[in-house]
Amino acid sequence: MTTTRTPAPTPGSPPGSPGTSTPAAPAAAPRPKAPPVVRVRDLRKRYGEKQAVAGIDLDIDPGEIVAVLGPNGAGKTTTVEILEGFRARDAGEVRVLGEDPATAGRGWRARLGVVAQDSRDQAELTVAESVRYTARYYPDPAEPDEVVAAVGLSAKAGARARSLSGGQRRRLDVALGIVGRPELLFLDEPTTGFDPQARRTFWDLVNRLRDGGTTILLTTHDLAEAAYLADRVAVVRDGEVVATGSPETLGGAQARVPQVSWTADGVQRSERTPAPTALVARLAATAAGTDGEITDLRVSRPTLEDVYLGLVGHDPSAAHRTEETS
Ligand SMILES: Nc1ncnc2c1ncn2[C@@H]1O[C@H](COP(=O)(O)OP(=O)(O)OP(=O)(O)O)[C@@H](O)[C@H]1O
Repeated sequence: MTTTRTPAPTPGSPPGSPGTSTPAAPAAAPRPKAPPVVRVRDLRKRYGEKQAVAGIDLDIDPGEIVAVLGPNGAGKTTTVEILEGFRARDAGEVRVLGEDPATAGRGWRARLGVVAQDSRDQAELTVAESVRYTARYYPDPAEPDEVVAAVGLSAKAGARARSLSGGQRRRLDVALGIVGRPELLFLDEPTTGFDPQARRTFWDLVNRLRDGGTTILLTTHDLAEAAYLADRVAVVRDGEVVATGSPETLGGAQARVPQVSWTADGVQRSERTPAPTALVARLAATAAGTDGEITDLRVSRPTLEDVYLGLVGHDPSAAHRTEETS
């Protein structure tokens, strides 16, 4: 990440020329916003007849975790590979760490970390050897043993990569992706095959990387992962970004209306309402004549998964059929 240093004032030399009155200090100018780490405008890529990427716009600010979500074939991998400099684009403007990936050199590449879907470890090397070997490609790598510990593989440091379980191999992939201390880290479905505990440990690691200033572009089909990690999500469908926002606000208020469900006269009912408390009070008043309980009462807000499914064309009413109260 680019850090801007402001020259320290020279001791004993206040502002203003000697012998002149010192002008009043100007009001502090607003700090200029740091340029985005990733800037994409109208990105396009076609494979034969297939328009895989059809005009994507995306900005990622320094220190952000942005999750790119979308169904299979939406164009996520193609987009990420263009940002990584591994694939040529047909059209559009792309800046990654201030450079065009199509022409950027080795120095630029050393500032990126890539955890791709396909494992790239050296099967015959041990975990520790593999991380040490990869570290040599970077000008300012992290301490390899610390990286092995950070991904929870210390106990396997002497094991050959080919002997690791699927989840352990994935952790090794992550170790190889971060050992160069990247400014921008691409994580492509990083926790596929992780058990729940390993997944949570990995999320903690990603949060620590973000706290250390690493900017992260995450692609995942795991909506819980996106909700937990991402500052912002971008939903891609048919090669275009159809929505961006925080996991809490994506889709806008309309997509976030709470749902009250209950059972009355043996029939399951539900209603979406922006005022669930009032509805529950109404139901409680009705139930007061019986035993006072509202059977199977549940108040829920749409999850990120519900909102996502609505955005990519799945009919949410199939899952949450709304009925009017009688
Ligand atoms: N090398 C290629 N040659 C031809 N078509 C391709 C190629 N790579 C991808 N495609 C097509 O482009 C479209 C976008 O693919 P892409 O891999 O970018 O999607 P994705 O969103 O990453 O999907 P997934 O979630 O399955 O990884 C798909 O229809 C895919 O079949």
